[in-house]
Amino acid sequence: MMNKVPVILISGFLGSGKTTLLLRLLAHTRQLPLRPAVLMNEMGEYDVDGAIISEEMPDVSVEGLLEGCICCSKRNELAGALHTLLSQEPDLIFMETTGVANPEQVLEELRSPLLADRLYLVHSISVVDAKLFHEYNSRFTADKELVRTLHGQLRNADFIVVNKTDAASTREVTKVIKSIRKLNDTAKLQTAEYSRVDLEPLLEPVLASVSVAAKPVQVPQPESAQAQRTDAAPSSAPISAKSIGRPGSISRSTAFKVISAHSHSHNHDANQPHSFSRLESLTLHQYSPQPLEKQRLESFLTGLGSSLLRAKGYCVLPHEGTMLLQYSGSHLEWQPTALPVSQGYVTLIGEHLDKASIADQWEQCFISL
Ligand SMILES: Nc1nc2c(ncn2[C@@H]2O[C@H](COP(=O)(O)OP(=O)(O)OP(=O)(O)O)[C@@H](O)[C@H]2O)c(=O)[nH]1
Repeated sequence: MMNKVPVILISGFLGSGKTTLLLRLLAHTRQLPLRPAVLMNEMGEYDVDGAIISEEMPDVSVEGLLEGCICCSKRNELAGALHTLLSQEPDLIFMETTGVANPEQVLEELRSPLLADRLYLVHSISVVDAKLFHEYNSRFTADKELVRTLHGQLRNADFIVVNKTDAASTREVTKVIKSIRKLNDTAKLQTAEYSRVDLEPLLEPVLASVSVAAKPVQVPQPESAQAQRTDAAPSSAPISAKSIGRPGSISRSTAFKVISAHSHSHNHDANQPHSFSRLESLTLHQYSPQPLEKQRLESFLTGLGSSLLRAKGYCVLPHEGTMLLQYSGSHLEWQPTALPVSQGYVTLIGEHLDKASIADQWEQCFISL
Protein backbone atom coordinates (compact mmCIF):
# COMPACT_ATOMS: atom_id res chain seq x y z
CA MET A 1 0.00 0.00 0.00
CA MET A 2 1.19 3.53 -0.78
CA ASN A 3 2.33 5.74 2.07
CA LYS A 4 -0.19 8.36 3.01
CA VAL A 5 0.88 11.98 2.62
CA PRO A 6 0.39 14.29 5.60
CA VAL A 7 -1.78 17.39 5.17
CA ILE A 8 -1.79 20.62 7.14
CA LEU A 9 -4.93 22.71 6.65
CA ILE A 10 -4.74 26.45 7.27
CA SER A 11 -7.96 28.41 7.66
CA GLY A 12 -8.87 31.78 9.14
CA PHE A 13 -10.83 34.85 8.18
CA LEU A 14 -9.82 37.30 5.44
CA GLY A 15 -6.41 38.86 5.95
CA SER A 16 -5.74 37.19 9.29
CA GLY A 17 -2.23 36.05 8.29
CA LYS A 18 -2.68 32.59 6.74
CA THR A 19 -0.26 33.11 3.85
CA THR A 20 2.24 34.76 6.19
CA LEU A 21 2.13 31.60 8.31
CA LEU A 22 2.27 29.36 5.26
CA LEU A 23 5.42 31.09 4.00
CA ARG A 24 7.08 30.45 7.37
CA LEU A 25 5.99 26.83 7.39
CA LEU A 26 7.24 26.33 3.85
CA ALA A 27 10.61 27.89 4.60
CA HIS A 28 11.01 25.72 7.69
CA THR A 29 9.80 22.57 5.96
CA ARG A 30 12.32 22.99 3.18
CA GLN A 31 15.14 23.45 5.66
CA LEU A 32 14.38 20.14 7.39
CA PRO A 33 14.61 19.20 4.45
CA LEU A 34 11.19 18.06 3.31
CA ARG A 35 9.51 18.60 -0.02
CA PRO A 36 6.22 20.47 0.45
CA ALA A 37 3.40 21.15 -2.01
CA VAL A 38 0.59 23.68 -1.69
CA LEU A 39 -3.07 23.75 -2.56
CA MET A 40 -4.10 27.40 -2.61
CA ASN A 41 -7.75 28.38 -2.70
CA GLU A 42 -8.63 31.96 -3.63
CA MET A 43 -11.97 33.70 -3.98
CA GLY A 44 -10.68 35.95 -6.74
CA GLU A 45 -9.83 35.02 -10.30
CA TYR A 46 -6.08 35.30 -9.69
CA ASP A 47 -3.93 33.30 -7.35
CA VAL A 48 -2.15 36.18 -5.62
CA ASP A 49 -0.96 34.10 -2.66
CA GLY A 50 0.13 31.25 -4.94
CA ALA A 51 2.14 33.75 -6.97
CA ILE A 52 3.86 35.03 -3.83
CA ILE A 53 4.87 31.48 -2.94
CA SER A 54 6.00 30.58 -6.45
CA GLU A 55 8.02 33.74 -6.61
CA GLU A 56 9.83 33.15 -3.34
CA MET A 57 10.11 29.37 -3.62
CA PRO A 58 9.96 28.43 -7.29
CA ASP A 59 10.56 24.73 -6.56
CA VAL A 60 7.38 24.37 -4.49
CA SER A 61 4.44 22.92 -6.45
CA VAL A 62 1.36 25.11 -6.09
CA GLU A 63 -2.09 24.16 -7.33
CA GLY A 64 -4.61 26.99 -7.31
CA LEU A 65 -8.34 26.60 -7.05
CA LEU A 66 -9.72 30.02 -7.91
CA GLU A 67 -13.00 31.93 -7.96
CA GLY A 68 -14.72 29.90 -5.31
CA CYS A 69 -14.30 28.08 -2.05
CA ILE A 70 -13.17 24.49 -1.66
CA CYS A 71 -15.85 24.15 0.98
CA CYS A 72 -18.61 24.72 -1.60
CA SER A 73 -18.41 25.72 -5.28
CA LYS A 74 -14.91 24.28 -5.74
CA ARG A 75 -15.45 21.26 -3.54
CA ASN A 76 -15.78 18.86 -6.48
CA GLU A 77 -12.41 20.05 -7.84
CA LEU A 78 -10.59 19.48 -4.57
CA ALA A 79 -9.84 15.79 -5.03
CA GLY A 80 -8.51 16.36 -8.58
CA ALA A 81 -6.20 19.16 -7.44
CA LEU A 82 -4.90 17.08 -4.54
CA HIS A 83 -4.27 14.11 -6.83
CA THR A 84 -2.29 16.39 -9.17
CA LEU A 85 -0.10 17.35 -6.23
CA LEU A 86 0.14 13.73 -5.05
CA SER A 87 1.47 12.71 -8.46
CA GLN A 88 4.52 14.85 -7.67
CA GLU A 89 5.19 12.79 -4.53
CA PRO A 90 5.48 15.59 -1.98
CA ASP A 91 6.38 14.83 1.64
CA LEU A 92 3.67 17.13 2.88
CA ILE A 93 0.75 19.11 1.48
CA PHE A 94 -0.33 22.47 2.87
CA MET A 95 -3.86 23.59 2.06
CA GLU A 96 -4.80 27.23 2.52
CA THR A 97 -8.51 27.93 2.32
CA THR A 98 -10.10 31.24 1.37
CA GLY A 99 -10.80 33.50 4.32
CA VAL A 100 -14.48 32.66 4.09
CA ALA A 101 -14.29 28.89 3.84
CA ASN A 102 -15.67 26.65 6.50
CA PRO A 103 -13.09 23.91 7.08
CA GLU A 104 -15.78 21.45 8.19
CA GLN A 105 -16.63 20.57 4.59
CA VAL A 106 -12.97 20.40 3.59
CA LEU A 107 -12.22 18.00 6.42
CA GLU A 108 -15.19 15.92 5.38
CA GLU A 109 -13.83 15.76 1.84
CA LEU A 110 -10.43 14.63 3.11
CA ARG A 111 -12.17 11.73 4.82
CA SER A 112 -13.91 10.67 1.59
CA PRO A 113 -12.81 7.36 -0.01
CA LEU A 114 -11.21 9.25 -2.92
CA LEU A 115 -8.73 10.92 -0.62
CA ALA A 116 -8.64 9.04 2.67
CA ASP A 117 -6.39 6.31 1.25
CA ARG A 118 -3.79 8.81 0.08
CA LEU A 119 -3.82 11.59 2.66
CA TYR A 120 -4.05 12.08 6.39
CA LEU A 121 -4.60 15.26 8.35
CA VAL A 122 -1.80 16.25 10.72
CA HIS A 123 -3.03 19.66 11.79
CA SER A 124 -5.94 21.96 11.21
CA ILE A 125 -4.62 25.43 11.99
CA SER A 126 -6.78 28.51 12.35
CA VAL A 127 -5.37 32.03 12.20
CA VAL A 128 -7.23 34.86 13.93
CA ASP A 129 -6.79 38.61 13.60
CA ALA A 130 -6.51 39.75 17.23
CA LYS A 131 -7.54 43.30 16.39
CA LEU A 132 -10.57 42.52 14.23
CA PHE A 133 -11.92 39.30 15.76
CA HIS A 134 -14.59 40.94 17.91
CA GLU A 135 -15.39 43.61 15.35
CA TYR A 136 -16.10 40.96 12.71
CA ASN A 137 -18.09 38.87 15.18
CA SER A 138 -20.41 41.71 16.08
CA ARG A 139 -20.59 43.04 12.53
CA PHE A 140 -21.68 39.71 11.11
CA THR A 141 -23.93 38.62 13.99
CA ALA A 142 -27.02 38.74 11.78
CA ASP A 143 -25.35 36.64 9.10
CA LYS A 144 -25.75 33.18 10.55
CA GLU A 145 -23.86 31.51 7.72
CA LEU A 146 -20.86 33.73 8.19
CA VAL A 147 -20.92 33.32 11.96
CA ARG A 148 -21.01 29.56 11.44
CA THR A 149 -17.97 29.88 9.18
CA LEU A 150 -16.03 32.01 11.63
CA HIS A 151 -16.83 29.64 14.46
CA GLY A 152 -16.23 26.58 12.28
CA GLN A 153 -12.73 27.82 11.55
CA LEU A 154 -12.03 27.82 15.28
CA ARG A 155 -13.97 24.73 16.33
CA ASN A 156 -12.22 22.57 13.76
CA ALA A 157 -8.71 23.63 14.69
CA ASP A 158 -6.19 21.79 16.84
CA PHE A 159 -3.84 24.80 16.70
CA ILE A 160 -4.96 28.43 16.83
CA VAL A 161 -2.75 31.41 16.08
CA VAL A 162 -3.97 34.67 17.60
CA ASN A 163 -2.11 36.86 15.12
CA LYS A 164 -1.56 40.59 14.61
CA THR A 165 -1.01 41.16 18.32
CA ASP A 166 1.13 44.15 17.37
CA ALA A 167 -2.06 45.87 16.22
CA ALA A 168 -4.12 44.97 19.31
CA SER A 169 -3.92 45.97 22.97
CA THR A 170 -3.15 43.37 25.66
CA ARG A 171 -6.73 43.73 26.84
CA GLU A 172 -8.08 43.01 23.36
CA VAL A 173 -5.86 39.95 23.00
CA THR A 174 -6.99 38.58 26.37
CA LYS A 175 -10.62 39.11 25.39
CA VAL A 176 -10.11 37.37 22.05
CA ILE A 177 -8.49 34.35 23.72
CA LYS A 178 -11.38 34.16 26.17
CA SER A 179 -13.91 34.15 23.33
CA ILE A 180 -11.94 31.55 21.39
CA ARG A 181 -11.77 29.30 24.42
CA LYS A 182 -15.58 29.27 24.59
CA LEU A 183 -15.58 27.70 21.14
CA ASN A 184 -12.54 25.50 21.47
CA ASP A 185 -10.89 24.79 24.79
CA THR A 186 -8.63 21.98 23.64
CA ALA A 187 -6.65 23.41 20.72
CA LYS A 188 -3.12 24.62 21.34
CA LEU A 189 -3.06 28.40 21.11
CA GLN A 190 -0.25 30.83 20.49
CA THR A 191 -0.25 34.59 20.14
CA ALA A 192 1.89 35.99 17.34
CA GLU A 193 3.05 38.93 15.31
CA TYR A 194 3.33 38.22 11.60
CA SER A 195 2.44 34.58 12.32
CA ARG A 196 5.75 33.94 14.08
CA VAL A 197 4.91 30.79 16.00
CA ASP A 198 6.91 27.84 17.18
CA LEU A 199 7.06 25.73 14.03
CA GLU A 200 8.96 22.69 15.34
CA PRO A 201 6.08 21.07 17.23
CA LEU A 202 3.78 21.59 14.26
CA LEU A 203 6.09 19.73 11.92
CA GLU A 204 7.26 17.03 14.37
CA PRO A 205 4.59 14.48 13.41
CA VAL A 206 5.40 14.99 9.75
CA LEU A 207 9.11 14.43 10.30
CA ALA A 208 8.38 11.32 12.27
CA SER A 209 6.42 9.81 9.41
CA VAL A 210 8.62 10.74 6.48
CA SER A 211 11.86 9.15 5.43
CA VAL A 212 13.81 12.34 4.81
CA ALA A 213 16.92 10.63 3.51
CA ALA A 214 15.02 9.17 0.59
CA LYS A 215 14.13 12.57 -0.83
CA PRO A 216 16.97 15.10 -0.83
CA VAL A 217 15.86 18.63 -1.67
CA GLN A 218 17.59 21.93 -2.26
CA VAL A 219 17.90 23.73 1.05
CA PRO A 220 17.25 27.45 0.60
CA GLN A 221 20.03 29.88 1.45
CA PRO A 222 19.37 31.66 4.75
CA GLU A 223 19.95 35.08 3.20
CA SER A 224 17.49 34.49 0.36
CA ALA A 225 14.74 37.00 -0.34
CA GLN A 226 12.29 34.48 1.05
CA ALA A 227 14.10 34.29 4.41
CA GLN A 228 14.12 38.06 4.61
CA ARG A 229 10.44 38.29 3.90
CA THR A 230 9.36 35.65 6.37
CA ASP A 231 11.69 36.71 9.17
CA ALA A 232 11.43 40.44 8.94
CA ALA A 233 7.93 41.80 8.89
CA PRO A 234 6.71 43.26 5.65
CA SER A 235 9.63 42.91 3.33
CA SER A 236 10.97 45.32 0.82
CA ALA A 237 13.52 42.88 -0.57
CA PRO A 238 13.54 42.34 -4.31
CA ILE A 239 12.45 38.88 -5.35
CA SER A 240 13.18 36.70 -8.30
CA ALA A 241 11.03 36.61 -11.41
CA LYS A 242 8.45 33.88 -11.92
CA SER A 243 5.45 34.01 -14.14
CA ILE A 244 2.14 34.50 -12.43
CA GLY A 245 -0.92 32.26 -12.72
CA ARG A 246 -2.69 33.62 -15.76
CA PRO A 247 -0.97 36.77 -16.93
CA GLY A 248 -2.60 38.61 -19.77
CA SER A 249 -5.16 35.88 -20.27
CA ILE A 250 -7.96 38.36 -20.79
CA SER A 251 -7.89 41.04 -23.43
CA ARG A 252 -10.13 44.01 -22.89
CA SER A 253 -9.80 47.46 -24.20
CA THR A 254 -11.48 49.40 -21.44
CA ALA A 255 -9.56 51.00 -18.61
CA PHE A 256 -11.79 49.50 -15.98
CA LYS A 257 -13.91 46.41 -15.83
CA VAL A 258 -15.49 44.73 -12.90
CA ILE A 259 -15.00 41.45 -14.58
CA SER A 260 -16.07 39.04 -11.95
CA ALA A 261 -18.45 39.27 -9.08
CA HIS A 262 -18.49 36.18 -6.94
CA SER A 263 -21.15 35.91 -4.36
CA HIS A 264 -20.85 32.87 -2.21
CA SER A 265 -24.55 32.33 -1.83
CA HIS A 266 -25.04 31.93 -5.57
CA ASN A 267 -22.56 29.14 -5.74
CA HIS A 268 -23.80 26.99 -2.97
CA ASP A 269 -25.67 23.82 -3.26
CA ALA A 270 -28.92 24.47 -1.43
CA ASN A 271 -28.49 21.17 0.41
CA GLN A 272 -25.04 21.98 1.70
CA PRO A 273 -24.32 24.11 4.72
CA HIS A 274 -23.40 27.59 3.51
CA SER A 275 -20.26 29.21 4.71
CA PHE A 276 -21.35 32.81 4.23
CA SER A 277 -23.90 34.81 2.38
CA ARG A 278 -23.16 38.46 1.88
CA LEU A 279 -19.54 38.78 0.88
CA GLU A 280 -18.43 38.99 -2.69
CA SER A 281 -15.26 39.49 -4.63
CA LEU A 282 -14.58 41.41 -7.78
CA THR A 283 -11.48 41.98 -9.81
CA LEU A 284 -10.34 45.25 -11.35
CA HIS A 285 -7.99 45.04 -14.31
CA GLN A 286 -5.35 47.53 -15.27
CA TYR A 287 -6.13 47.81 -18.96
CA SER A 288 -5.52 51.48 -19.47
CA PRO A 289 -2.44 52.70 -21.33
CA GLN A 290 -2.50 55.69 -18.93
CA PRO A 291 -0.31 55.42 -15.81
CA LEU A 292 -2.01 54.23 -12.65
CA GLU A 293 -1.90 56.96 -10.02
CA LYS A 294 -0.86 55.30 -6.76
CA GLN A 295 -2.23 57.97 -4.40
CA ARG A 296 -5.59 57.97 -6.12
CA LEU A 297 -5.81 54.20 -5.87
CA GLU A 298 -4.99 54.40 -2.16
CA SER A 299 -7.65 57.06 -1.56
CA PHE A 300 -10.17 55.06 -3.58
CA LEU A 301 -9.56 51.88 -1.58
CA THR A 302 -9.47 53.50 1.86
CA GLY A 303 -12.53 55.55 0.85
CA LEU A 304 -14.56 52.36 0.47
CA GLY A 305 -14.48 52.21 4.26
CA SER A 306 -15.96 49.24 6.02
CA SER A 307 -17.47 47.87 2.76
CA LEU A 308 -14.00 46.73 1.80
CA LEU A 309 -12.66 43.87 3.91
CA ARG A 310 -9.71 42.80 1.83
CA ALA A 311 -7.86 43.83 -1.33
CA LYS A 312 -4.81 42.34 -2.96
CA GLY A 313 -3.20 42.27 -6.33
CA TYR A 314 -0.33 43.44 -8.48
CA CYS A 315 -0.21 46.97 -9.87
CA VAL A 316 2.13 48.33 -12.50
CA LEU A 317 3.06 51.81 -11.26
CA PRO A 318 4.79 54.51 -13.31
CA HIS A 319 7.70 55.09 -10.91
CA GLU A 320 8.03 51.97 -8.77
CA GLY A 321 7.25 49.37 -11.43
CA THR A 322 5.21 46.32 -10.42
CA MET A 323 4.17 46.27 -6.77
CA LEU A 324 2.19 43.81 -4.66
CA LEU A 325 -0.73 45.57 -3.01
CA GLN A 326 -2.10 44.27 0.29
CA TYR A 327 -5.04 45.81 2.11
CA SER A 328 -6.57 44.37 5.25
CA GLY A 329 -7.95 45.85 8.45
CA SER A 330 -7.86 49.37 6.93
CA HIS A 331 -4.11 48.98 6.55
CA LEU A 332 -2.63 49.29 3.08
CA GLU A 333 0.88 48.20 2.18
CA TRP A 334 2.98 47.86 -0.95
CA GLN A 335 5.77 45.39 -1.57
CA PRO A 336 8.10 45.42 -4.55
CA THR A 337 8.09 42.40 -6.80
CA ALA A 338 10.04 41.25 -9.80
CA LEU A 339 7.07 39.37 -11.23
CA PRO A 340 6.69 40.00 -14.94
CA VAL A 341 3.14 41.33 -14.71
CA SER A 342 2.08 42.95 -17.95
CA GLN A 343 -1.42 43.85 -16.79
CA GLY A 344 -1.99 44.65 -13.16
CA TYR A 345 -5.12 43.75 -11.26
CA VAL A 346 -6.66 44.20 -7.85
CA THR A 347 -9.12 41.79 -6.25
CA LEU A 348 -11.55 43.35 -3.80
CA ILE A 349 -13.53 41.39 -1.22
CA GLY A 350 -16.26 43.04 0.75
CA GLU A 351 -19.95 43.54 1.25
CA HIS A 352 -22.34 46.03 -0.34
CA LEU A 353 -19.71 46.87 -2.94
CA ASP A 354 -21.18 49.43 -5.31
CA LYS A 355 -19.87 48.11 -8.62
CA ALA A 356 -20.82 51.12 -10.74
CA SER A 357 -19.15 53.53 -8.37
CA ILE A 358 -16.11 51.26 -7.98
CA ALA A 359 -15.69 50.98 -11.74
CA ASP A 360 -15.93 54.74 -12.02
CA GLN A 361 -13.40 55.37 -9.26
CA TRP A 362 -11.02 52.79 -10.71
CA GLU A 363 -11.19 54.65 -14.03
CA GLN A 364 -10.37 57.91 -12.25
CA CYS A 365 -7.15 56.36 -10.97
CA PHE A 366 -5.80 56.48 -14.54
CA ILE A 367 -6.76 59.97 -15.59
CA SER A 368 -3.96 62.50 -15.41
CA LEU A 369 -5.08 65.89 -14.19
N1 LIG B 1 0.33 44.41 11.44
C1 LIG B 1 0.38 43.13 11.09
N2 LIG B 1 0.18 42.77 9.81
C2 LIG B 1 0.25 41.47 9.50
C3 LIG B 1 0.51 40.46 10.46
N3 LIG B 1 0.48 39.26 9.84
C4 LIG B 1 0.22 39.50 8.54
N4 LIG B 1 0.10 40.83 8.32
C5 LIG B 1 -0.20 41.53 7.06
O1 LIG B 1 -1.61 41.35 6.80
C6 LIG B 1 -1.84 41.23 5.38
C7 LIG B 1 -2.58 39.93 5.12
O2 LIG B 1 -1.73 38.85 5.45
P1 LIG B 1 -1.89 37.43 4.75
O3 LIG B 1 -0.92 36.50 5.38
O4 LIG B 1 -1.87 37.58 3.28
O5 LIG B 1 -3.36 37.08 5.23
P2 LIG B 1 -4.30 35.91 4.68
O6 LIG B 1 -5.06 35.40 5.83
O7 LIG B 1 -3.50 34.92 3.90
O8 LIG B 1 -5.24 36.73 3.70
P3 LIG B 1 -6.37 36.14 2.70
O9 LIG B 1 -5.96 34.76 2.33
O10 LIG B 1 -6.37 37.07 1.55
O11 LIG B 1 -7.63 36.15 3.45
C8 LIG B 1 -0.47 41.31 4.72
O12 LIG B 1 -0.26 42.62 4.30
C9 LIG B 1 0.50 40.93 5.84
O13 LIG B 1 1.78 41.48 5.69
C10 LIG B 1 0.70 40.86 11.83
O14 LIG B 1 0.91 40.07 12.75
N5 LIG B 1 0.62 42.20 12.07
